[in-house]
Amino acid sequence: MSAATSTRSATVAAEKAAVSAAALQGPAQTPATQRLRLISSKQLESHKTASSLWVTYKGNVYDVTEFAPDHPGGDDLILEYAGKDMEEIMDDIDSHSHSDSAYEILKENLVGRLPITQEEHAALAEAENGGADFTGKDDELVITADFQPSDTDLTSDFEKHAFLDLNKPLLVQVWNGTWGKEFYLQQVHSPRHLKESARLFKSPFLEMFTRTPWWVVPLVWAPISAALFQRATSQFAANALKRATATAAAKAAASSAASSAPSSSAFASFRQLLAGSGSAALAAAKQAQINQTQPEILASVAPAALASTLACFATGVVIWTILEYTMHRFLFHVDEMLPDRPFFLMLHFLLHGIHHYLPMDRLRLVMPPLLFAVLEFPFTRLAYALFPVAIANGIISGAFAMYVVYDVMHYSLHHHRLPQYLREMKAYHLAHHYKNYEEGFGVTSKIWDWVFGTEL
Ligand code: HEM
Repeated sequence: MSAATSTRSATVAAEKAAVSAAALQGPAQTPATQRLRLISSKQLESHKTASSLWVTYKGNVYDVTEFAPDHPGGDDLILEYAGKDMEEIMDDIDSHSHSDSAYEILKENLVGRLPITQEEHAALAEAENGGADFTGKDDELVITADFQPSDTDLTSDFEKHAFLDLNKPLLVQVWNGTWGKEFYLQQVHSPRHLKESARLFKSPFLEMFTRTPWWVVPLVWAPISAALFQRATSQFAANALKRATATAAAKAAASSAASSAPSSSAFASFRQLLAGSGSAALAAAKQAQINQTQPEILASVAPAALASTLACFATGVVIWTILEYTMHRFLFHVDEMLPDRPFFLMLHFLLHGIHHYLPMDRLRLVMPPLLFAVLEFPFTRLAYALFPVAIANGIISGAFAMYVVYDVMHYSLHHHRLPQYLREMKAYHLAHHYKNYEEGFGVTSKIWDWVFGTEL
């Protein structure tokens, strides 16, 4: 190859590299509009091994863990740059003139960007130290029942944290978010406060389903609980009535048998033959005796049925308190086991994340009926599978009634001035939001936090 040809091909290669590299945007000059997860140098440091390998290029951070073993030049070349900037070597045509597909691979593995402005550096440092804005975890914070958070400045919040723009529908932003789980959890547990309810969807129709005023909960679930209570009571009464009627019938049969005591079976057959309708008369006599005792039976089964239903109802109330704790701790705060995928982050956000992100949003404080219907379904099925229907109905009635108490109380803890016990629970619950979201899961009481060692 002549010198001229090699110079020309080197120039062409250099231009190609420049074009390919240009396809990869470095950090934008307006960081707030480029919604990329901010990554600190400390975070970068923790991804420098073959099992978690991050590199940077033009200020962006790429996770090349999966690609490295397939690198045509060998994984050792990439490992050398673990946690470091590769701009020089990637674009160095003397080392290797990387094709467009090399830059494409980088693009597919983008995880975030390094901070540029002083504010971004400061925000990251604050986040790492659990600083002032990040009140979701702040041991120093003193929470009283009069705690009143101040409103968030929407524009500067977005500029500073590059998380969600509260001026725009939130759900699509969570879905498109390029930040990872760690950053999402940190941000979502840092409460923001708006005057109005935040918007989840652009479509007013969809938006309607995401807003639930507190009174919807008693309106929907209290009648269902009452109907189940009534049904359990009548089922208990019907069962008791059946048993008592059977006993009365047995007694009636025994007494009529004694009065007509046949001396021999041949004699009985002869009497019945003479009477013609002997068996019908016997049945009528039996029924008359049962009817005579019916009001007595009813009077005795009604209080017993009520007592049985009340016992099941009380069991349901206790079961709800356990469910309240376990669902809050292990489902709503499934944080550690949550897969680091947009779909799961979005589910987390819908289920409970939004409540921690905007804890005072009045229309996102109680569960929409549809959500509760989905959550309760497996538990009520289980109750019907395990217990006779009357017992199951009584238990479910108690659990639903306590759920209504829980959700209305939850709303009040956030928004009302309350009497003594509730004031204490208010400070306790707000501490779960603003002090340590990994403890204090009980809302109606601290009992299960105390039992399982998560008391705040
Ligand atoms: C994570 C960043 C990297 C990516 C995504 C990447 C990607 C690729 C790809 C796709 C190829 C195949 C040929 C091509 O398409 O250009 C390649 C080849 C090569 N790369 Fe990289 N590369 C990276 C980092 C590096 C580094 C840091 C070096 C260090 C010098 C390097 C050196 C080479 C060499 C020498 C070849 C040619 C191998 C051969 O054909 O025998 N690469 N790279």
